[in-house]
Amino acid sequence: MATYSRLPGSVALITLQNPPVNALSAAVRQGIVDTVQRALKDPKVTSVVICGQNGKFCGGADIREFAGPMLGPPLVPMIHAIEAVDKPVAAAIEGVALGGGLELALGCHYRIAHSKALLGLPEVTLGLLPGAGGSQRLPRLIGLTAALDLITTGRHISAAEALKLGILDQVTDNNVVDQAVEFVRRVAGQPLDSRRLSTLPCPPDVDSLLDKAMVKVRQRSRGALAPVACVQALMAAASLPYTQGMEKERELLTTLFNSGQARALQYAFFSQRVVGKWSLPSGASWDNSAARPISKAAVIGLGTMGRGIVVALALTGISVVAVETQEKQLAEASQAVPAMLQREAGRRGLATPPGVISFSSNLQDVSEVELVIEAVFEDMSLKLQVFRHLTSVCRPGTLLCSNTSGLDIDQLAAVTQSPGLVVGMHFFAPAHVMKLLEVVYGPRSSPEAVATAMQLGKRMGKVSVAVGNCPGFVGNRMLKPYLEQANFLLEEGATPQQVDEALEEFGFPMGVFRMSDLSGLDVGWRIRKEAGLTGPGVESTRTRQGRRYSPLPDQVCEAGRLGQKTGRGWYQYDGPGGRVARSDPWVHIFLEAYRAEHDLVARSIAPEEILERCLYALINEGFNILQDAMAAGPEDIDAIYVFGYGWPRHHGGPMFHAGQVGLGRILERLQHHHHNHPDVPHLKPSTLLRRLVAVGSPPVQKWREFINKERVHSQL
Ligand SMILES: CCCCCCC[C@H](O)CC(=O)SCCNC(=O)CCNC(=O)[C@H](O)C(C)(C)COP(=O)([O-])OP(=O)([O-])OC[C@H]1O[C@@H](n2cnc3c(N)ncnc32)[C@H](O)[C@@H]1OP(=O)([O-])[O-]
Ligand SMILES: NC(=O)c1ccc[n+]([C@@H]2O[C@H](COP(=O)([O-])OP(=O)(O)OC[C@H]3O[C@@H](n4cnc5c(N)ncnc54)[C@H](O)[C@@H]3O)[C@@H](O)[C@H]2O)c1
Repeated sequence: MATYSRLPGSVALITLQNPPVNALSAAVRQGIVDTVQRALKDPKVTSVVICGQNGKFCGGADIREFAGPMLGPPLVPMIHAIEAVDKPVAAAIEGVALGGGLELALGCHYRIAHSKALLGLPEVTLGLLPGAGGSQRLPRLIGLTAALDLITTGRHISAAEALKLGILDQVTDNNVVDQAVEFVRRVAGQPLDSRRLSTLPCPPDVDSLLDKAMVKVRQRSRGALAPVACVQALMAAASLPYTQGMEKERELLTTLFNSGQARALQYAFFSQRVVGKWSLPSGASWDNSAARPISKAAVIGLGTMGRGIVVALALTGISVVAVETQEKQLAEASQAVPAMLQREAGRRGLATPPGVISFSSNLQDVSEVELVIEAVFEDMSLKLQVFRHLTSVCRPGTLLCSNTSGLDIDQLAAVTQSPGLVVGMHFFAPAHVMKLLEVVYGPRSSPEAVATAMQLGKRMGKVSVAVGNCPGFVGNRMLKPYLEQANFLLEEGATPQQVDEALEEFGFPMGVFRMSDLSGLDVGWRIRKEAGLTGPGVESTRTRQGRRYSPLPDQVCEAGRLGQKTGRGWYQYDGPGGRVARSDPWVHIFLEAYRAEHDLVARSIAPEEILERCLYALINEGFNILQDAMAAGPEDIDAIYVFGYGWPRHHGGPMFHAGQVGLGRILERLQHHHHNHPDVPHLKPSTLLRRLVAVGSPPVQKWREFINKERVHSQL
């Protein structure tokens, strides 16, 4: 709703009230319509200020309402009515003015903001465009170039930047409502025509800026519809009168609304928030477990991961003891880490990085910290040695965390004095940039340890997801069948390019082989060697532990091709460290020789089969993970894949995608592929998937409840 009050003198104050972000629900829109009418009719009122309750102007349209029929007064005529008022109307912006919130402010004649406010049109991130006149009013106010940037990226900008761009009329450090009231009193009686943005001309697109932008956006968006529609809306603003521009805006918005992509992106928005409300099978959860404050931490091992973790902690204001035993690595890290920190702090607009880092080669130096993150090589015996050492050096009560990619957290906990204080904190490379953090709880991890790691992740700006302790946890466990299928497809006749192109066409920033070359092929090779999978073995080369196995990636590594770092892998590069992947005749000859050696007849494989085999195998493992209670719900898996594995956000995440494709279809295709490849257990449909199909394929939002019920009745 919205409340109305008349301040002493002649200013009407309209306050939006819909906690927590004053989203423009039907009740708020009705409240605005009614109160604006009241201000218009009140002869004693000469000007109006619109503000939001509890220090937040408005977070935009109420996204929850998008799922059902739109009720209440529509936004567009409501904003037009405000713009048409013949008394000055100012938006007093505190906290946020996002999406429809900023569009409401653009309909006001003046905009005054607090210096800490954030403004933006983030609709594109929800699969939409600013559909309440934002795509038509903003370019009229700040020009096409700046509007294009804000609308196609959806980025939030500071009040200072908004003032510079001309979106705001005034920025204040004081009470913004008081300032706005003073402002409108001052301008009362002045002509308003030039303040009505819809009546101003839009600058024409003289340099074909928008055509160029369209080409770029199409390349960058990898199948996402909204960025393209945003540019089309701006093209309409630049070339059509306002009314026709608005018609185009509505037409484009309707198309987007009806697309699966908007539903996927809105689901992704809510899943990001759902995972923050974590719960463990033990009943411990975000609202009944207290986190400890952390101000001093240590990182052990300053390789690729350790360096990024130190930077991420220091950016949060935590003092970090950074320990590395190799002299050369320590010397390199003590040069590289401060430079990384400075760069990242600059990128985030911080003059000086808040945290203090001290470097050491001595594990004894971590004795005073409250939390340790171990990031030494992925080697269980080494990690056990480090954990034994840590438990004897650290104060009782210190949280001991491991950045392992998939080793058993419980085994590490077992060698410490307080197993309850051991959790996994699985970062993703580069650790100071990537948004995902898997917080791995073992059977003995205490709720306090989980809560502390989850909160620390949040402080570092990560999307933290609590996951159970199983080999590979959630993300890497699902990656295994995906990679496996990609290798099998090569054996059967596909090329790395064909597999990568199919996945990139789907929306991944990089296909599986380009990604493997980037990460380094030796990472997986080392893990497979440790698991005893490589080499001659007792079974045939293409069978391990009774299942189909592809030695192709091992043989590529044996040929000294470790990916970008050696300039050769599944592709060739200009040299070691090269970035541009080019098809390599060596790989094609190698694949032909391999197929000949194993009597495999290459067949032509359609992109649809590539997608089904890779994605459905990954999705099937997701169902197994839910069945094993290693993830609390599908949202957790989807957030992991969107934020850590480049799953295209406009497909929501693997589990959401399964729902969109249709669970019956996924089941039928898995059965088909498993029938053709009975020696590939990952293609065998999971019991949970079968159960969901049997009960009529409920929507993804209902799975959590279904799984819990099935568990109670021991069906899973
Ligand atoms: C025919 C139709 C015509 C339509 C016309 C189109 C209009 C327009 O162009 C479209 C839009 O405005 S699209 C909208 C464009 N706007 C945006 O994209 C802004 C989206 N919001 C944000 O980016 C962040 O929430 C803030 C930065 C506002 C606050 O961040 P923070 O302080 O870290 O807090 P937090 O944890 O993030 O959120 C707290 C709680 O609020 C909830 N909630 C939040 N916004 C909501 C909304 N709009 N709605 C509903 N709920 C919303 C959130 O789910 C959470 O709920 P929970 O139950 O407690 O979990
Ligand atoms: N590289 C990735 O993409 C990635 C992603 C997520 C998790 N991880 C995990 O993070 C951990 C580290 O991986 P990385 O890629 O940073 O490895 P890395 O080889 O780059 O670095 C490991 C560092 O640990 C140091 N080290 C070894 N023993 C030590 C000890 N006893 N005390 C202090 N330092 C010691 C090494 O000298 C080396 O500098 C592994 O468990 C790995 O599985 C890696």
